[in-house]
Amino acid sequence: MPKAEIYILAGFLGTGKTTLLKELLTTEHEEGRKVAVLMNELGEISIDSDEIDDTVPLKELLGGCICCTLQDKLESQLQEILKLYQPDAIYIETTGAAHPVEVLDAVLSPLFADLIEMKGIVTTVDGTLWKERAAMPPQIQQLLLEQVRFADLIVVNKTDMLSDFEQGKLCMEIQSLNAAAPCILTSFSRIPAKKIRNLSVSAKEGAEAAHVHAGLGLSTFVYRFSARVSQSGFEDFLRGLPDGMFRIKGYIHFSHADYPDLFQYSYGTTLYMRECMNLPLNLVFIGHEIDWKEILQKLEQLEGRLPEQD
Ligand SMILES: Nc1nc2c(ncn2[C@@H]2O[C@H](COP(=O)(O)OP(=O)(O)OP(=O)(O)O)[C@@H](O)[C@H]2O)c(=O)[nH]1
Repeated sequence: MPKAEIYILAGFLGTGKTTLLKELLTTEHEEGRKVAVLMNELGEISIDSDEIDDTVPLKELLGGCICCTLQDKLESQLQEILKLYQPDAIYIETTGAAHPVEVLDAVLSPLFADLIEMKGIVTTVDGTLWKERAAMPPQIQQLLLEQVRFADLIVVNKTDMLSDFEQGKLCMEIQSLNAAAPCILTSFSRIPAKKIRNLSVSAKEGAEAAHVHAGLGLSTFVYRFSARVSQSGFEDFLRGLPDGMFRIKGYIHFSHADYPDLFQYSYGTTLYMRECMNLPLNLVFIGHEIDWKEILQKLEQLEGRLPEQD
């Protein structure tokens, strides 16, 4: 079964995410692809959902942010979308307050990580707001920077309200923060569809692709264990992790245990919780500038598929 492509639409409040989503859905319809939308809103009522065509399967996550309070709900809704509609693509519109790393983390559930292909984070930037950002509280300024820094594609929007000089300056500032992501200057979120289709943050074909992309911002990798492994060997593996590894989560079956453990790793802290049934042994990784080929090799060694290196 082909994997469902996942696109995350990030960007601060009012920057043009819904406008972009509508543009993208129009193109998807013209191309006859099956798509679904997951809309996250901080408030209890979604205004943006009303703007989406009734024919598009849409799930709402209201009253919080998927990167903090609504993680479990997100998981069940994504699973339902995958099961009911088997879409070619799922667009997730985040709240303006969402942090890109946390959103990736929330979306990549080890339960269905092998059914989806994470295509990337598209961040919309409001050119007029960006110009004035120094007047905003420091936490908001930081969030705006991180949304740009970890994007795979940056849509600098509302250029109709900026002079040519301001557009040039803005573009240079954005590129100095994230030189790897293409930056498109536009108004009303109009972007060529192929720009978004070409995205890829997932490691494909045994981590080769991600290896090539190392250095292009955040990337993700899913490893599926086919055997039990030694816990001490796994802990050795953790001790050798590179600095840019932000997050690992998933199920791992240790040689001494009856059932797998749910394993969580977050910025160096680890947690194990024994499960009481068998679960897919997927381990999901999220990192920055990681050589996934090396990680793959180490995990294969751990499983005893390859001889240990001295
Ligand atoms: N002038 C101008 N207005 C724009 C442009 N793009 C979007 N808008 C308007 O800006 C407002 C916010 O756009 P949305 O697409 O709803 O932004 P959003 O990021 O989804 O907003 P939230 O869901 O509140 O975070 C709407 O009134 C849009 O019509 C643009 O390029 N130029």
